[in-house]
Amino acid sequence: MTGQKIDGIVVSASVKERVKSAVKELAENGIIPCLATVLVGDDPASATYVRNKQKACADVGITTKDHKLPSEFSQKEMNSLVNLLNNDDSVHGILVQLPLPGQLDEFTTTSRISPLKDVDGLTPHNIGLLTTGRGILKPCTPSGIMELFEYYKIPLEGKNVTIINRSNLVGKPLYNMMLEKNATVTTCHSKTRNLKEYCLNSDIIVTAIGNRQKFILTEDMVKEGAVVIDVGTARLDGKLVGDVDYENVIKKASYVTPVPGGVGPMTIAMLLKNTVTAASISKEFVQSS
Ligand SMILES: Nc1nc(=O)c2c([nH]1)NC[C@@H]1CN(c3ccc(C(=O)N[C@@H](CCC(=O)O)C(=O)O)cc3)C=[N+]21
Repeated sequence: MTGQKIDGIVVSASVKERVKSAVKELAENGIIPCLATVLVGDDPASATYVRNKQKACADVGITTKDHKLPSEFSQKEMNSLVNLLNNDDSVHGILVQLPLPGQLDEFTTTSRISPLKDVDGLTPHNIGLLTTGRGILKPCTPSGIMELFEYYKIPLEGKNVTIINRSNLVGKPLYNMMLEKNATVTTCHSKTRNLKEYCLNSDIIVTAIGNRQKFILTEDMVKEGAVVIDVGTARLDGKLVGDVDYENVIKKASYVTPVPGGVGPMTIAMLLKNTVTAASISKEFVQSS
């Protein structure tokens, strides 16, 4: 029996529909949700991601303010820009595209963002809320993964989950979200011994490496009937590929996300959702409603 594709395009479309109606409701209260995007430098991949995010905003009626900065933008200048956006009542969400060039520290930068405008869920405040099960603005990629589990009605309670990633943007927040759903979660990384054993013991595997030279999740690492979520993105001969040997793994798994068309579109959909949430908890909204 072959497994089922988890379709991130279908699920992200349904999230976007919900966001669209929420935007309409906000408009009735005089609020047009606005996302400020901050892009430093001229990496073409980052520029494309930001453009895709802006386009998705336009699709659902969220406005964007585009901030493109030169690659030598200083930390001091960045701090002033974040302050400015924090104090601008017409801006509801702030997205600083990562990675940042070397002279800019990611934590210094993201931790300055007002927790109420932190649509990536990266500030200490929002990380703290998430780890105590009270998260409101949560990182987009893990939220998107949780949305896929909900849509396909895949239960998490009591399941063994292996997450191959320990980043602040993906692995750590996903660990907390899945723990909240009563899964037994293991985080694996480059120093983990016997990764294959963890994978074979798992009902659910989430992989986010993005380097095919270093790692490919092959079917011999997957238990019969397991659910496999592929967050990896890499270019192979100009083509976008994930971490998973999809064609072979799907023969053994119950569900697999493809790349492209899996987690990627969900990440963008959840950014839209977070921006609407941020607009709903903004000072102007609280005052006008
Ligand atoms: N502050 C910040 N927040 C982020 O959420 C963030 C970031 N920085 N830096 C980079 C990563 C990467 N990321 C993706 C978003 C969408 C797709 C996506 O839509 N992918 C499409 C394909 C796109 C293509 O063809 O290139 C898909 O998988 O179907 C991928 C990757 C968000 N990130």
